[in-house]
Amino acid sequence: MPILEIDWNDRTSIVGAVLVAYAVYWVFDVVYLLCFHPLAKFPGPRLPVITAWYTFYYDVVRPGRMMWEIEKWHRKYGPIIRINADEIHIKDSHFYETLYAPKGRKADRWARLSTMVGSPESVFAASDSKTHKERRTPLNPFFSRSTVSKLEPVLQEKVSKLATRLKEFPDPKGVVRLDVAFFALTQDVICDYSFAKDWKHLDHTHFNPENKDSQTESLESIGFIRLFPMLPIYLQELPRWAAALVSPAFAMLLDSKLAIRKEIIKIMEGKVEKESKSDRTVFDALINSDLPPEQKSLNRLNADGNVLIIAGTDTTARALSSILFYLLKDKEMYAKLKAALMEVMPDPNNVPPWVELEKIPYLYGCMREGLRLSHGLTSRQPRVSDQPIKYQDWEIPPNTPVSESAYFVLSDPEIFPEPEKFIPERWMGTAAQRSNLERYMVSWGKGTQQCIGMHLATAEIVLATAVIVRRFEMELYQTTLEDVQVHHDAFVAAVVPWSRGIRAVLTESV
Ligand code: HEM
Repeated sequence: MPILEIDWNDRTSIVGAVLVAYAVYWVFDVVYLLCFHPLAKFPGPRLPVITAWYTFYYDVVRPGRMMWEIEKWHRKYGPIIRINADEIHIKDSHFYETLYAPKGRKADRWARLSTMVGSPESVFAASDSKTHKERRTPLNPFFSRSTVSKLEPVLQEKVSKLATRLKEFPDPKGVVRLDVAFFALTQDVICDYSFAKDWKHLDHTHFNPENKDSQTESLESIGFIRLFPMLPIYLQELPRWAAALVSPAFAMLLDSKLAIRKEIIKIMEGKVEKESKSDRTVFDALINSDLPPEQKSLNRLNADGNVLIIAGTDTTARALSSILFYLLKDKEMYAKLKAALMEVMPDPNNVPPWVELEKIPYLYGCMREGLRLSHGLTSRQPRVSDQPIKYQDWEIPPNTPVSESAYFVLSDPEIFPEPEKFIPERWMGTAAQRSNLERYMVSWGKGTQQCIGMHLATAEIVLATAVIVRRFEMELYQTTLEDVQVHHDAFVAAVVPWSRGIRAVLTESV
């Protein structure tokens, strides 16, 4: 007698048969995932392996909290764990470099997640190493240390504008949102450098908080996007009114992508009215170079433009805001940095080049601690290798996405004792001690996909910190640790949702 007899004329019978077939498939799938899958032997919780709903809960329902679940699992299961059906996560600071900057094997981005940034033709979205190299090589010269030094006049002009604007800040109580002010600075800098265009966020009455908040808000959906990585690509095709229905922040982000496209078209058509002190911008040099035409298509350049503007803004602004927060929280530190700056900047309007400022040991320590504690990108960045990866006694099969979250390295108490504390002095030891710490300073990532903007970001951080601390006295205004500490992962580090920003009252200026 057949186990299941289907009456094809009876809808209930057909539905029943489909459900039974699905249940049988599910049971087989679970058995496969737990017992026969190439990752079956790896330790870790079993529920997230058999159902994506677990991840959905910690990525979407409790947005961005997955990183803390991963931390909890590591405490229970050890340094190497399977975090879902496909991915391995490692928590071992000494292995970070081997994973991300290996010798003799590939460490490609995982193609499934590379579309997450919504610009599939960008350098950030290039998964295989050949495509990545093709896209990255022409950009490299614009972000070297020496090129960033040539950009000094642009950086000095923007930082000086920030100081002037702070001095005349219109809020009657003198309360300024430093996070917004720094966001305006870093976005104006990268737009100038990219297109010789002044987007004038620094000229905005309150530094344009809507601009910052729209980017922050749109990144909050990243947990959902991690589960459906093609979504941003489809959503971008929506008309503006429909995008605004999805989310006003998302619509603003689309506006900014459109504005970037318009700038690139103007450069392509030779119709740029230069508003910059720099004589060479990223995009006019790329367009006028002898790159193959497919590298210079509007869509390709637009994709890199989007990534440069988004990647170059929030991370750097967050590092700056963190530095100011920790310095203002501890008045002695603020005074110590000011005293060091007085020596090299007796005239506050005569600002030395950033490479000179970076040599001030205490300022260097503040910059490193700000970068470390602001945590830049919190999203795990899986790498895929065509060969097995050896870790302790484990052999991870080829083509498995493996990640190590930079957050755990940057807060490893064995490397950075009392990791939650801002201690500039930890970067002021002997050359050997410093170089040991630098090895674990993974804020920029490691390997061929390491942050291209690290020298630019360093220059902005050093210059802006020096000018603000030298010229101003201020008090924190209703701002506490929860306004800076990482609360969840929104691709970039995100603070508590009820934060009202990093606010300060300006009390004195020179
Ligand atoms: C404090 C500031 C910054 C931090 C912490 C930071 C962090 C990072 C990290 C960790 C990566 C590597 C991601 C991976 O491993 O897959 C990265 C890549 C990247 N960053 Fe940054 N970044 C910062 C500033 C900037 C700036 C100012 C720019 C602007 C030029 C920029 C542009 C990029 C680009 C284009 C990539 C992709 C590089 C590639 O795929 O080859 N970043 N960033």
